[in-house]
Amino acid sequence: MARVENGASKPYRALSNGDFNELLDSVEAFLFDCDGVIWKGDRLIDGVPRTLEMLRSKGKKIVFVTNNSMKSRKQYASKFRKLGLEVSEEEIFSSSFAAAMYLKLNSFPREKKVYVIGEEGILEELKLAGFTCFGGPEDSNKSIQLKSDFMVKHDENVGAVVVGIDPHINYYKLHYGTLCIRENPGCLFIATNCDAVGHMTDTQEWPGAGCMVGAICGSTQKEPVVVGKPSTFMMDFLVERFQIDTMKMCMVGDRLDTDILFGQNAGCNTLLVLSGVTTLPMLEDSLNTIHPDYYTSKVSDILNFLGD
Ligand SMILES: O=C(CO)[C@H](O)[C@H](O)COP(=O)(O)O
Repeated sequence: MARVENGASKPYRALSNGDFNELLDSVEAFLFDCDGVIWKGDRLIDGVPRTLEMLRSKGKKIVFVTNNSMKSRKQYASKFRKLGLEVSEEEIFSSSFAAAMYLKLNSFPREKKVYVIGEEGILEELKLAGFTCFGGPEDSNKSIQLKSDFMVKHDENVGAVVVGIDPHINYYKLHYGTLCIRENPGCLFIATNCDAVGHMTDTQEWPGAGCMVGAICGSTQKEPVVVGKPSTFMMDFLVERFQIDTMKMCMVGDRLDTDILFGQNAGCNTLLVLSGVTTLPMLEDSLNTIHPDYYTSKVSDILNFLGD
């Protein structure tokens, strides 16, 4: 397919045999997004195991970078195993892990607590990092009553509210998080990510963490610190862990404003796959300014370039 020029922004093109072989020569690590790239919910996308195997056989480092905060790194490793892929915790960088690392790097006081709007993955990472946290699934059945003798008392020791995707979001959680941010002096507001939608199952796209984060922005009139893609916060861990120059990395993702931007912000090569939330018309839309270096329909397309 011909090279496409789009306004003043970067040119991009459909990945060709030559492009892929150039990438193979210059890239030491392939960074894969998960939802919409590796899997959709609990279903692997066609050809993923063979593709990863091929890249490993060529000596490439494989890393997974996901904005989905529902699981911890340990829980993701077990999901990979269940799907027949041998992946270690060290190869997984999730936004749940990033939230815990953000607090750790910023010396969040151990005597303070963290309130979580999100799933178990965030709580597990926070506990692993030594923080006291609560909320999440345990607040999923709580409700409020809008009447004069009812009020929710919040813990004044909460020094951070972490918001991630929460399929069991409710008014109680929104109220509690809002109280902490508005009334506890200096309370941090951390978002695992702000994705609009995602392939959390193979049936359809679902509202992403951006929906929960947006609700708290609305009630607090504050903007969060975002630790997931496109912020390069996780990249610093990756670089330190693997000691690979970002120019020798290729970020493979299905979302322009998270995956591709993350790769570009860090100086990586970027490959957009159309197996997730971005369609070709969306990529080619004249209003879209985020362009990957290359695009292809799904990760296993690269097997064709090896005559596999
Ligand atoms: O909002 C989301 C979950 O919080 C996402 O849209 C999504 O699931 C992110 O996952 P990935 O980075 O693996 O595509």
